[in-house]
Amino acid sequence: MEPLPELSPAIKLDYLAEGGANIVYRIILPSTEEQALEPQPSELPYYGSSTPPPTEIDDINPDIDVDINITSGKLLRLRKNVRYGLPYHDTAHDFQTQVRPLFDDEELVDQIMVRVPASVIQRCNANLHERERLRKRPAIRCGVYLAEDEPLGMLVTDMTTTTTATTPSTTSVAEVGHIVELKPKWFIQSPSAPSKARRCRTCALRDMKRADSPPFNSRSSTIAPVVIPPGKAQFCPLDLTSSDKKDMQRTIRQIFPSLPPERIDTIAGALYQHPILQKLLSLQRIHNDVGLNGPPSGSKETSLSMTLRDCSIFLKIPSSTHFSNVQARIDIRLGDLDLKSAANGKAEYWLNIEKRLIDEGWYMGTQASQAGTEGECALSR
Ligand SMILES: O=P(O)(O)O[C@@H]1[C@@H](OP(=O)(O)O)[C@H](OP(=O)(O)O)[C@H](O)[C@H](OP(=O)(O)O)[C@H]1OP(=O)(O)O
Ligand SMILES: Nc1ncnc2c1ncn2[C@@H]1O[C@H](COP(=O)(O)OP(=O)(O)OP(=O)(O)O)[C@@H](O)[C@H]1O
Repeated sequence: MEPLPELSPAIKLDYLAEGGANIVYRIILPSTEEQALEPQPSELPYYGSSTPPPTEIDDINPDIDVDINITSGKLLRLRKNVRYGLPYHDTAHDFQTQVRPLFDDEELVDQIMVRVPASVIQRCNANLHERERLRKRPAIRCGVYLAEDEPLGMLVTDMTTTTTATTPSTTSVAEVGHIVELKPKWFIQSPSAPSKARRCRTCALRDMKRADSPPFNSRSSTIAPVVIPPGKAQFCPLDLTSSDKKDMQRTIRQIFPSLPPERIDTIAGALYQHPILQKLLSLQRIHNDVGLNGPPSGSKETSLSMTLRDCSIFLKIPSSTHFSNVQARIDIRLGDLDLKSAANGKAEYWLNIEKRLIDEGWYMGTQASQAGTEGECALSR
């Protein structure tokens, strides 16, 4: 096996966004530095609460000697120190052996492993503390930092608005447009849900989590309209694979309520019956060892099934001023397909969720708080 490329300790990074388990950074090459410091014309509100605007990491030597052929058009994804996290070495192995074979190259956000000097991680962590002090980190992500014992990082296809085409001598902005990201979640009902369920797995769990969380549980017996936390849009995944285009349009409007109608149409038109959604649907059908019907808890098959139900779909939309047929040029890829680990209590957590959804009536929509969400799920219409 070839040795992995190593990033320079002097690499300059720019915090872009984070999820529960990873943080994603822009890589600033000397010639792109000026441009990268400017907020890009992305649809930032669409990222939700976990994606504040880019901010520079200070105090880094700009003497960059990273291989720009490797980092060009890529973001750097680094692992957080979280309970369910696996070392990237295992994540990369699982991805290559179990996830990648399921997809074609153009369907996926690519992943390349690189070595990351410990000093880079330490600097990023210092910057995260500083961001917290300045309230520039999403509140729900505070207190968790990068794993300092993780020697690897992941270069992932940059799906953000501006792709920089970089050659050793020149840098140019190749394309400016918009990025849209959404989590499609469960396209099919859980195999252990009651047969007459009025909520799919995603809608049932959303109702349950909402009632569990403080702002909602105090009024769980009312049918008052519910306030949706940013980034947790209320939509039914079954509508994303519906044969009725109107379902797709309504769903995209629900996910991105502040978008102008023409952009809703563009996104809905691009996604409607898109082969990637159909592929994900059929993969979820094949890998359906979930709910109470899964194999023994902790099996790799359940991990794959759950991974296919928690990935993200990215749409990179070119600017309409540059291209006449925008829809045809939208790049749609799946990301965040790291194989989940069922270890450290996760398998039990999944089982427990399913038991609660069944036993407490969330699938049937019989909880008092669910009166307010009737009609949201395709199964309740
Ligand atoms: O439990 P779910 O279905 O709500 O999904 C969790 C996600 O919540 P969301 O659907 O985005 O509200 C959750 O997303 P957030 O961190 O809440 O943005 C994670 O993706 C979590 O997976 P992991 O523990 O990081 O491996 C996800 O957990 P699992 O897919 O492992 O159950
Ligand atoms: N390839 C990409 N191009 C553009 N933005 C990206 C890319 N990958 C991730 N991001 C941004 O970074 C955020 C966090 O990344 P990622 O999904 O890898 O985190 P995570 O911790 O694995 O998420 P989760 O909470 O779902 O487990 C994403 O929500 C997205 O906004």
